Amino acid sequence: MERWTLREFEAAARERLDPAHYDYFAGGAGDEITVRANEAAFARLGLLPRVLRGAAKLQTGVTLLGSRAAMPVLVAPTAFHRLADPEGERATARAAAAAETIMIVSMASTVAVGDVAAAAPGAELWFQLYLQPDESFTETVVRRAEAAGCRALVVTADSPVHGRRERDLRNGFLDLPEHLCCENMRDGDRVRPIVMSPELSWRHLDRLREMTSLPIVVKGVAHPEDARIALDHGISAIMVSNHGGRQLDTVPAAVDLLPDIVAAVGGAVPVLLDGGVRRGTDVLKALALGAAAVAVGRPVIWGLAAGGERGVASVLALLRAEVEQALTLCGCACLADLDAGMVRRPC
Ligand SMILES: Cc1cc2nc3c(=O)[nH]c(=O)nc-3n(C[C@H](O)[C@H](O)[C@H](O)COP(=O)(O)O)c2cc1C
Ligand SMILES: O=C(O)C(=O)c1ccccc1
Repeated sequence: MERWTLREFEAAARERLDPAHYDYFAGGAGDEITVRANEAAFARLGLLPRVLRGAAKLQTGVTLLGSRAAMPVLVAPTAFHRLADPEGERATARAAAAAETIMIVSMASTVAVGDVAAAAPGAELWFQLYLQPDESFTETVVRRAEAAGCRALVVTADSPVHGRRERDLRNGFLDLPEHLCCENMRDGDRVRPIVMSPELSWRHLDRLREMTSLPIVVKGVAHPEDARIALDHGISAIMVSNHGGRQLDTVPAAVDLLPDIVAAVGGAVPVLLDGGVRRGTDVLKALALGAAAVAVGRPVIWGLAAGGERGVASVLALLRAEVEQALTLCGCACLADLDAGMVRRPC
């Protein structure tokens, strides 16, 4: 069956997934106010197209920290892909490679990052990291990501503890089934838990900076002051994110956080965004407001659950086609033609 929108992929995924797993992927923290706000905020923004600008051949590629992507839509790091498809992150990475975009592999992947890379030759991979209080184990994982050929490290900073996911509590979904584990966390005979620690600080990030020459992206920045502090610590990009509404509930929508962070960063490093991107027009709004690119989390999971590698490829192709059409309708030939004057709030 042909699917025309991301919403249809979600419906197909919901039919196929174990209901507790669907809830894990779809849900968020508390009352899920932020989950809903992320999508609703995009819907509230209007786009003002420009006309008769003689836009020539369309160009949608971006280069981020030396990695090339054919479109400004990346695969956000999400955990546990093997709950959605037996090939798991291997399938996602192959689809990302076919779409010529960057996949950010989660530290909580159910296929080891080295095996993800081996399964998808030509894929541009970045690696998402939760800094561990045991810094020597953080280093072990960083070396695994480097050995796999990952080109950047994305440090998730919005998780000093796990968010309170009430759907998971209700469903009793607390851990992966027996046959799956977080493969990157293997340590000899055991698999370590991913530790979330409120004691982590910028000092830990400084030590990561000394540990590796890979560019570091800080993910989960909401406050403009934190964006400024991040610049002082030599980071290479900032990712505006509220973790898809899965950590602190009632954080404003990601796209509503964006303008103040773009202003605080002042062009010093690229600003990325995730949360609620479901349409090509959402991508354009974020870019017009100053994002260098966006990432999608749940839509990739829905593609994977609905149709494995082909499902993810379809989701990414759909987004790309929507970006191209919306860009043309806006009178733009390239992403740089977008500017904040083309976004009106609220519509
Ligand atoms: C099921 C699921 C698992 C996630 N796992 C991770 C993770 O392991 N690491 C991380 O930094 N973010 C994780 N995230 C957050 C995503 O990277 C991203 O911020 C969020 O999904 C973006 O919102 P969207 O789903 O509306 O696109 C996860 C999100 C979901 C939905
Ligand atoms: O579910 C999540 O959002 C997430 O970030 C996570 C973190 C650690 C382990 C599993 C999932």
